Amino acid sequence: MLASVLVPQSRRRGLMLVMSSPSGAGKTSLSRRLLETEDELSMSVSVTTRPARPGEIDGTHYFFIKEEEFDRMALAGELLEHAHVYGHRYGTPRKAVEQALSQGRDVLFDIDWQGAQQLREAAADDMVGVFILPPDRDELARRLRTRAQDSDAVVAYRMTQVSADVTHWAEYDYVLVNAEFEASLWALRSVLMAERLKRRRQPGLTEFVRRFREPQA
Ligand SMILES: Nc1nc2c(ncn2[C@@H]2O[C@H](COP(=O)(O)OP(=O)(O)O)[C@@H](O)[C@H]2O)c(=O)[nH]1
Ligand SMILES: Nc1ncnc2c1ncn2[C@@H]1O[C@H](COP(=O)(O)OP(=O)(O)O)[C@@H](O)[C@H]1O
Repeated sequence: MLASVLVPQSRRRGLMLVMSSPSGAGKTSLSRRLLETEDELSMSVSVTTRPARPGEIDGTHYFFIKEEEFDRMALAGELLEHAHVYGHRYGTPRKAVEQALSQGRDVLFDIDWQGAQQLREAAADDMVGVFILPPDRDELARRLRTRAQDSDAVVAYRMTQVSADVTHWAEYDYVLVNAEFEASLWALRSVLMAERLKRRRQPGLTEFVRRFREPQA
């Protein structure tokens, strides 16, 4: 379906769709649903030193690694960005992302504002940032509690970080309030489509419009 609205081209470079939010605003749920319908979009799977939550699969949701392995990867330049978030370390493996982008696939990131800043510094042209806000503080606390995957202490700690987290909204290209899940999903799909249609992301345009020249007598 995507191919029918983009000009035919062999050199499309993928974009990096980066989502950040306070913990519990809905990034994980939104990315899972987005990936179900976007077949030219892959998720960047991060490495983390945080323990796996119930139901999280190593290699699918995160690569769960030890501190020493994290240090090794960071030192060896194997991470595109990395940061301390809520007491643990998180990072984006470089290779998978670079491979996808060069094959013309878009990559979705669920990373915090520190990671988004680093990606912006490294590859501003390829990055599209979306900041997701919860409707209000109480609803955020409710979501964190009903997700029921973190201890009360972890939920309480994450709630202390909300006011600092939200100050970063202005560093993103788009900001949306995730009140109605389906509406947010629709908004994200629209952002992705609009960004794909950008002139500079369609390098085949010059060649394509040449086809419309008057035929030579
Ligand atoms: N900088 C950076 N942040 C990450 C990465 N992976 C996850 N995060 C962020 O770390 C924070 C905590 O993630 P997680 O423990 O899965 O909790 P959740 O986002 O509330 O489900 C979130 O803000 C994520 O966006 C990464 O590779 N790099
Ligand atoms: N629009 C929404 N309305 C109500 N609940 C939501 C909405 N979006 C997400 N949730 C719920 O909120 C909780 C936290 O969402 P999650 O995707 O894990 O957030 P994040 O990845 O940003 O920490 C989950 O239980 C999820 O089902």
